[in-house]
Amino acid sequence: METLVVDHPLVAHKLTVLRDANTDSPTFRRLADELVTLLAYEATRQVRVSEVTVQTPVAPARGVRLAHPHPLVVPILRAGLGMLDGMTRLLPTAEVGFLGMIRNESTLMAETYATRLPDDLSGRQVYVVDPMLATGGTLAAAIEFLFERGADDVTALCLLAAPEGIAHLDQTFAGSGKPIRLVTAALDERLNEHGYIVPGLGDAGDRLYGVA
Ligand SMILES: O=P(O)(O)OC[C@H]1O[C@H](OP(=O)(O)OP(=O)(O)O)[C@H](O)[C@@H]1O
Ligand SMILES: O=c1cc[nH]c(=O)[nH]1
Ligand SMILES: [Mg+2]
Repeated sequence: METLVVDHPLVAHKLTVLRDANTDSPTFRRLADELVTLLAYEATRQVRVSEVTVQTPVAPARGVRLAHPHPLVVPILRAGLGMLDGMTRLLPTAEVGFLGMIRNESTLMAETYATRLPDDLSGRQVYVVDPMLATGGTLAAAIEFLFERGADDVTALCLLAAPEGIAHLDQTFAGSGKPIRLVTAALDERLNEHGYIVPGLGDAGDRLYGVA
């Protein structure tokens, strides 16, 4: 898997405030939104475009527009919803599909409780958004779902990633022959005994939306 850790002082600054346990939910939501916009700028470098010519007030100008079919953005509920607006601000014509997944905190296995995706994803570029890549179980299950529907090009945007999660995705999709990219604001040290990212930022869903 191609992994890009976005190295930029503004990303590092916003992430530091996001990590701080004293940061309240409204500030956390705003920072997650701002961060995803910065990550999306990098994550969409390979978005497909087609050439067009427009008429300026002066002369014809050659340029590009997003190619059809337009990209699909898939937030993984619940925490991924905190990254959706930032993505669609950059990709306003993207379609949006939804995956509802929750990690069982005893087994650390991902369970799927909702799916709302187009039936046929062949030829689509898909951007999956979820703030946390911990064991990788959730993202691996999400990508398998997208591949089953025909997706052949998947980019995941995560605010934080753990080495264990990246290794899990590498193992799971080693022979798939399909491109998978990960764009993240930081690669943290490790997981703790509860499967939480260290130093991490705690439970992203709870910090965005409260304890459910
Ligand atoms: O890599 P993993 O070990 O699978 O863990 C990561 C998952 O855990 C969090 O979601 P959570 O299950 O807490 O659901 P929530 O978004 O509803 O809070 C996070 O947003 C990821 O989806
Ligand atoms: O550190 C972690 C791990 C999984 N899910 C979270 O929200 N945080
Ligand atoms: Mg959670």
